[in-house]
Amino acid sequence: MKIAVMGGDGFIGWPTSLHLSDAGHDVHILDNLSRRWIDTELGVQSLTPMDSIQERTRIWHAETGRRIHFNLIDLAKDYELLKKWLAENRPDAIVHFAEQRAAPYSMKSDRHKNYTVNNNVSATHNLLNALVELQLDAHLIHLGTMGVYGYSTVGAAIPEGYLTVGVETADGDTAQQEILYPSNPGSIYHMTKCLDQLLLQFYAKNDALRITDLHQGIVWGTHTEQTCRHPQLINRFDYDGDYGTVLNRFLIQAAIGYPLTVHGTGGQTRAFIHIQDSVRCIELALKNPPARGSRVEIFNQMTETHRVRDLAEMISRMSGAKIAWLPNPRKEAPENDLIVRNEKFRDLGLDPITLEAGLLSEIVDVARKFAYRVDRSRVPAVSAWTKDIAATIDRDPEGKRLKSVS
Ligand SMILES: O=c1ccn([C@@H]2O[C@H](COP(=O)(O)OP(=O)(O)O[C@H]3O[C@H](CS(=O)(=O)O)[C@@H](O)[C@H](O)[C@H]3O)[C@@H](O)[C@H]2O)c(=O)[nH]1
Repeated sequence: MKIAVMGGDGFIGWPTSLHLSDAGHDVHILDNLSRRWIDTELGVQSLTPMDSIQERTRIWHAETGRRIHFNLIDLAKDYELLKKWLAENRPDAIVHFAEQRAAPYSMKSDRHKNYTVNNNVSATHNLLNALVELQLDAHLIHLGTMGVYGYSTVGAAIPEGYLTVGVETADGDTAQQEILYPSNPGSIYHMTKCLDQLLLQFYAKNDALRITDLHQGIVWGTHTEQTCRHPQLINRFDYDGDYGTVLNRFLIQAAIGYPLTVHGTGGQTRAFIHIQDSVRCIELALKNPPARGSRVEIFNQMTETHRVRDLAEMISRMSGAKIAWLPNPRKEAPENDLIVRNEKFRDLGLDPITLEAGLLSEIVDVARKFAYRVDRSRVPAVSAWTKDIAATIDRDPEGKRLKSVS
């Protein structure tokens, strides 16, 4: 297949591009390189030394003889350029990662909220709009998030996207109706993914676009089979307070002797998946497109659930790291349970990498190896969900006063 990977320079986009190229597909990356600009804005860098996209694709070609093509295109801002590229290349499938994906970054200030909404919603809509205009029947795979469901306390398992509800009819009977699971986002970023869901639903219904939406959990790990093939193919690894996700942050904190930054009581239960499984799921979704005219196909792309404090305690036991119980910069339920249905990928053959089996090698291979590149001052999460919460975040986990909080 000819596959366009929108956002193919990012944390999941890059290993996905390599995985698909390795599987024999003709891969084309479209990316505006915004993650690299945001690193510059925040004054941080990936834990792993990361080359330019052009250099990465050159090395991939040298190693494998396969080409990955790179196109500098901003999906949100360059609609005409995007349309022209799609018209000329007519891909069979499109994987859409081209969105601002960090919840703390999306909550930093009014400017960051605007940026995240404008970027994410426009990117998704521009893509859908162009597919219809060009009568392009490409299978669109969108990277969504488990966070669209929210963390309700009713204790029922979260289905894969849709919920069948009983509604009372005018004559007093009960009729069954299938609805998108009610959205309940916990950040501006997660809210944009809820808005995306509606865009996808409309275009599948109105224009019979073939769309798969992957509701992905928190990704951990960094290597995949292909990123290990050469030092310059290495994936990025974010540890900072905005882009670092919880488990990867704990791993690097343990490696540098920094207290593990648990927010609140650490009672938040979340869904997780290893990066290697994430790229495998994308390939499985590509092989199983929905039929034209059917509803958006939704998968829960996660393999295990864990409570944040359990993760911290496990890593503390393994590494001797201390745990810092911090005021939570986010507005979220302090404790929640989480049961998630994920049979669809399991039925398609996914055999997941478990935390228990994969964790130790991650600490040794990545966190310790590159610990010298960490700037400790970028570790604290200082982006607060409300102005009231911001006032409570005045010290870093080592007890030093923070300069400013926004
Ligand atoms: O140092 C930290 C960092 C986070 N947390 C807590 O860990 C949980 C998860 O935070 P996270 O930053 O790992 O994940 P999140 O903000 O939800 O976002 C990440 O995970 C999402 C999947 S999910 O969480 O919605 O399932 C993806 O969509 C996003 O792109 C990705 O950045 C939260 O309760 C947070 O308060 C800590 O206790 N300490």
